[in-house]
Amino acid sequence: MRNFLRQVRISVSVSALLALLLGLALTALLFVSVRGVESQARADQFKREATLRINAVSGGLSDAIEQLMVVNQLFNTVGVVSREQFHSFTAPLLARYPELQALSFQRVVSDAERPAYEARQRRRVPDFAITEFISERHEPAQKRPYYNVVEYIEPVAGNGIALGLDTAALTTYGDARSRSRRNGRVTATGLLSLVQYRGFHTGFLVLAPVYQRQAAPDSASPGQRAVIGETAAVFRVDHLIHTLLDNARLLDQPRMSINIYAAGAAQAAQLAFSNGKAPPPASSALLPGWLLYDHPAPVNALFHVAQEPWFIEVTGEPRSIIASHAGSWYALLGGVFSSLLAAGYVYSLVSRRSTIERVASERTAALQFANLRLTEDLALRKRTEKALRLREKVIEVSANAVIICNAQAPEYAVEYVNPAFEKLTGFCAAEVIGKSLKSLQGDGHDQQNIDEITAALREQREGHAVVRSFRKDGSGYWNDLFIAPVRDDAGAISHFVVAQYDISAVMRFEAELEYQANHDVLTGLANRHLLAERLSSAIAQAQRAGTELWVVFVDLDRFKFVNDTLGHEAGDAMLRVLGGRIKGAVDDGDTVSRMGGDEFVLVLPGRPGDGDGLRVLQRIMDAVAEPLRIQAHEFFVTCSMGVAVYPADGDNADTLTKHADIAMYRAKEMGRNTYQFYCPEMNARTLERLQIEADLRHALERNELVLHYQPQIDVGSGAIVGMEALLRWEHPVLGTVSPLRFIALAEEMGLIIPIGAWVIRTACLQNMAWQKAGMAQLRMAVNLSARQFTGKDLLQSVGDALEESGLEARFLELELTESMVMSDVENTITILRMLKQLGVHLAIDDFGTGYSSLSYLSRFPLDVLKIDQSFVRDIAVGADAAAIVVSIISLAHSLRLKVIAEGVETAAQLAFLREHGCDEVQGYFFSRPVGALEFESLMAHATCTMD
Ligand SMILES: Nc1nc2c(ncn2[C@@H]2O[C@H](COP(=O)(O)O[C@H]3[C@@H](O)[C@H](n4cnc5c(=O)[nH]c(N)nc54)O[C@@H]3COP(=O)(O)O)[C@@H](O)[C@H]2O)c(=O)[nH]1
Repeated sequence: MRNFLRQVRISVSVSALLALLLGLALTALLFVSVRGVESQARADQFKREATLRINAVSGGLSDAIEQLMVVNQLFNTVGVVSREQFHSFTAPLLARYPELQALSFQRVVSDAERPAYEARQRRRVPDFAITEFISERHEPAQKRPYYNVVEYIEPVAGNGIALGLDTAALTTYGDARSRSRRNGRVTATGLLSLVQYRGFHTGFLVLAPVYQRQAAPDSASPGQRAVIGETAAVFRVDHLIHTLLDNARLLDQPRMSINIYAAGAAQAAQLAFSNGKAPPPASSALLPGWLLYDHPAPVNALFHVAQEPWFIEVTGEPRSIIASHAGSWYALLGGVFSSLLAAGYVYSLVSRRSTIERVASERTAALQFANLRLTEDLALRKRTEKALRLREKVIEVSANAVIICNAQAPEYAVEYVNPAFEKLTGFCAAEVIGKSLKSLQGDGHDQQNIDEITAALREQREGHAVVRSFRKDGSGYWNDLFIAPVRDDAGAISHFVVAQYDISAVMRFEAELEYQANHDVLTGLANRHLLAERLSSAIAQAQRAGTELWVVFVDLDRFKFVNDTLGHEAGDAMLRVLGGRIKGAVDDGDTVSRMGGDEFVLVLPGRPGDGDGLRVLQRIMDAVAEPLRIQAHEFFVTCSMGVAVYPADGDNADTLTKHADIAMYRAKEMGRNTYQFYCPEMNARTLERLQIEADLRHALERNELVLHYQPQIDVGSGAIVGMEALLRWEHPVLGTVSPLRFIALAEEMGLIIPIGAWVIRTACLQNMAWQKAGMAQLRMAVNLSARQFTGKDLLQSVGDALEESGLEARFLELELTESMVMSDVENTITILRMLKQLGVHLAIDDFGTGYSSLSYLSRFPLDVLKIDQSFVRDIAVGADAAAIVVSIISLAHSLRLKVIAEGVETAAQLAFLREHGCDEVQGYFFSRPVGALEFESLMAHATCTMD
């Protein structure tokens, strides 16, 4: 609106301005036109006035010269004119033309006639003589052939000085005399200084020849006729012209200047008359002259005075246009005033129009606005309708069931159900519309949460509940039910909208999550979390009841073997089966949980005495010991159990579990497949284990690790051909600690990598030292642990050890277990090949205890198979073991592998092995593993008896 008003104001101002400019332009045009007319009128007037003056001057001069002609006519008619006659004739003429200075007769006198002539004239004029002016003085004329003597001159007063003057001597006559005589006409001289006024006044003479009468036939040309003299009229030129103009009253014009030249052009030297001031410069510093002054063009004219050209210039004085152009000024002022009036009128007119337009446009805008509002209202209504339709459609296509029922209690009759409801429940709309809302929930089912919905309906408010609902076919689903009142336009609750969400899947998922959070995924038994809950609850209950509570820690024996040999899948299968068996062995109300690995913790609450509890333990052992078939292999697994009793062995879950664990270890130490009840002494052993853990970290840096060496003997020659390096820990408190007690621990703690590297390096250095010392060149076997074998540093540490020691690689043999090489065959092949490229020997240790695929075995780049000492031990007592040993020897040889039997303790064992082609033997029968010095001594006295 503000813009609009501003535009209106601008258009009004522009219109008024245009009107003003147009008016001013017309005014200027009018002003210029009027001024042009005025200027022209003034120019015309000036021209007229100038012409008047020119005519007055030229006419006056002609009249004056006419007088000379009259006098001349006298002489030419009368012939001899006496002085008196001349006087009387010229007197009236001079009276009538006072502007005539003088009229004279000049006679031609020859020098011969001079004396007579002068004498004759003295008779009438006593001092008469022919004279001339010499140096401003009147002197007798010098002798010349002819003289032109002023004989008569009238009026004498003022002019008498000229009587007798020889005008022939005057140069000022110029050639006027000769021209006059030649053409016989009145001829004027140029301007000359009049002697009468001693040169103070300028004048001119007009000469007319006087001819000898009798000798002058009229037919003769003037030049041929005899001249006796001239009549002359003397004019004081300024006086003459002034008189002419004054008489005509033409000198009262002060703004006009008149310059008359006795020549054909404006020559300053011939200025005969001048009147009036010269015009001022018609310009100003700021404005051009034409704008300020009216400057009439000078009027010039050329006229003849007695045959001589005269020039007259009449110049008008520039007049200020303010003075000279009243009309144009009136026109200008009037025009400006009119323009202003017109502009004002236009302004008011346009303003009015603008106001009208503004009002009109405001009203139009208001109308448009109203129209817009109307359009918007319509659009809004359309949008609302569209939105309603959209919502209807949304409800129609909604994946969630929607019911609309009226708010009339107690029926709350259903008025609408959407297709999702039909799909969810199996009821079609026609089956439920008009029915009570309650009927949709069915009867006879557990509806404890429905009370919230019933209350919401009763109290006419929103409600929400998760209820169990039932389909038409009777199947149930979890229903997340929302109910909300719907108000009509008057604000009264007319309906309820019920939204149903089938959250069965969510409920299942939640149940699943809860299950997973509390159960072991592999076995389905309770996990640590649920165990903690159950145990705490059982302790609290036992505390309240004052009863005992058993916590049993179960660990499977030889599970690691199965897991390592058959792989994790087989291990998992075993755990699942055994977990189920344990679960089946306990009573309802007992808790069986899996802690991870092959460890299970049981909570047996309310056991009144040893009897019942011990029976449960036995049932568990029996169940676990049942033969187990996995991947076509039959296993016989046992378990070791530790029992902690509440409240005697602890009053909280952690203590009881820990003590049960300690007791389980004790059972293991007792030879496995048994159970042990916790007793406080067991803590000491556990503490020792913890101590070992702590000290092991520093064993290497404290140089507490040493290698013992056990010789390997060639069965054929009885010579020591190799040795096995076996690790020992010289513990400062515990003494020599067996690797059986700390290797597994070192694996768990990750210390096996640096410890293993140390073993390889030390073994290589020792072997090389011995070789350098001159001992026989022997093969040094070194045990690798599983973690060491798969570790990325193995090749490096082997290579470094060989390089550092300088030992040839063929004198180093690396022992791997079956389980190590079989767990990941392809990776094993890669590692073995790289080791083989170094040149070392590779042996499979403890062969026969695990599961080896022959096809894989043939792919491994091996050198040696070591028969496990358990088979060697039983050679003499069990046919199976002997058969196994024979098979292994045969197998190894078929694979072109050397066979070493370890754990040989008796001659019988040696004999058996020799009989069946075993290549090398190792065992207490020959030597226990011994320190380096002892081994040197052993070598020095080596005389092995093979019998
Ligand atoms: N990863 C590593 N493992 C090692 C290392 N040093 C040893 N070990 C392994 O520890 C296990 C126990 O070894 P150890 O207590 O040294 O027992 C060895 C021999 O002393 C023992 N042996 C030898 N001869 C006899 C015998 O006639 N009777 C009998 N009862 N025992 C005997 O056998 C063990 C040798 O076993 P093996 O390696 O299978 O040849 C053991 O598994 C070692 O491997 C090490 O540095 N790293």
